[in-house]
Amino acid sequence: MSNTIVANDLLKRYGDVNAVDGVSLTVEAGEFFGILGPNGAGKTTTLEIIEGLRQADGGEISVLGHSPWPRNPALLPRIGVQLQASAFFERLTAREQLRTFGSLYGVPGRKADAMLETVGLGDKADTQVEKLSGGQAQRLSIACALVHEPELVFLDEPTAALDPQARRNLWDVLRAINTDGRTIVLTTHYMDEAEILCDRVAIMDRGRILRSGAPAALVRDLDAAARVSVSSGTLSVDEARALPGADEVTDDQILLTISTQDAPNVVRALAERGALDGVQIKGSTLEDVFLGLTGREYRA
Ligand SMILES: Nc1ncnc2c1ncn2[C@@H]1O[C@H](COP(=O)(O)OP(=O)(O)OP(=O)(O)O)[C@@H](O)[C@H]1O
Repeated sequence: MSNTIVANDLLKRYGDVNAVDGVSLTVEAGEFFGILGPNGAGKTTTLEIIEGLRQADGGEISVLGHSPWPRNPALLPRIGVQLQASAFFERLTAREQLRTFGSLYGVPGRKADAMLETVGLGDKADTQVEKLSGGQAQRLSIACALVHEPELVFLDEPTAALDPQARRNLWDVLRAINTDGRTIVLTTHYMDEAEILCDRVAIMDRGRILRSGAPAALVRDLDAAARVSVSSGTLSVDEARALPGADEVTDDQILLTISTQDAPNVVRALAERGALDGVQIKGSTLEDVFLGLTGREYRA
């Protein structure tokens, strides 16, 4: 596989803030790559540097074999950019909006209309952009980033502020675009989104990439505890602590939760005591990886 993006030691400072503080990453052709981190981590600034919208204070960056800065017209037809705040032409319908965007790249109208179908907005073609819901507007802005069929797509928090159903619908659209052979780079502060969509993620915090890799590999490397919960009152905290394989035990009056490196053993012991009421087993997630890396709970 060839590298679509290679970034080396990127730096960006705003006054006292090291917004991007030595970021290095590579993205391969066809990958779905996520930059994941809490608000203010530096995700947008990193993305803007890669897109060629912002000049880095230091470091090297190559996108599709070119330098994106100073603004590189050769790159523009090959990349699609969806920004956090999308601006539409006023009072155009969804179809007119997308056709207008497409025409900037010489895309025929019928191709633009087909893209409207791809993002699930076929039935909103004649609706003015001001009258679209948040999720529909988000999908239209993604369609605008895709209409010229770029090989590399950047999406900055594409599902922020969407309800759970709209997020899932958009995930389906993004997966289809990636399966189509396009490279996608997405920023998100949703751990579950990164875990579900991305081939690889870079976990970012305070301007730095703490770890990158496939979500499952990051979780596996953490070697973190699983959590086995039963309904509170099923057994006492002391009884739970005495179970083979139990590490820490907490009881919040709703659930009694046992952390363990050996969930099967704990569940077996609970079963032998007939104490499986309301049992739930949770493995570790990227949230645990973040906690392990920073010592802080993840707060999006
Ligand atoms: N134009 C700017 N001028 C000054 N400071 C900025 C500017 N843009 C970003 N920052 C600061 O740089 C840091 C990183 O911001 P950035 O927007 O890249 O983070 P982010 O991870 O994308 O956050 P969010 O998820 O909230 O969008 C923050 O502390 C932010 O306040």
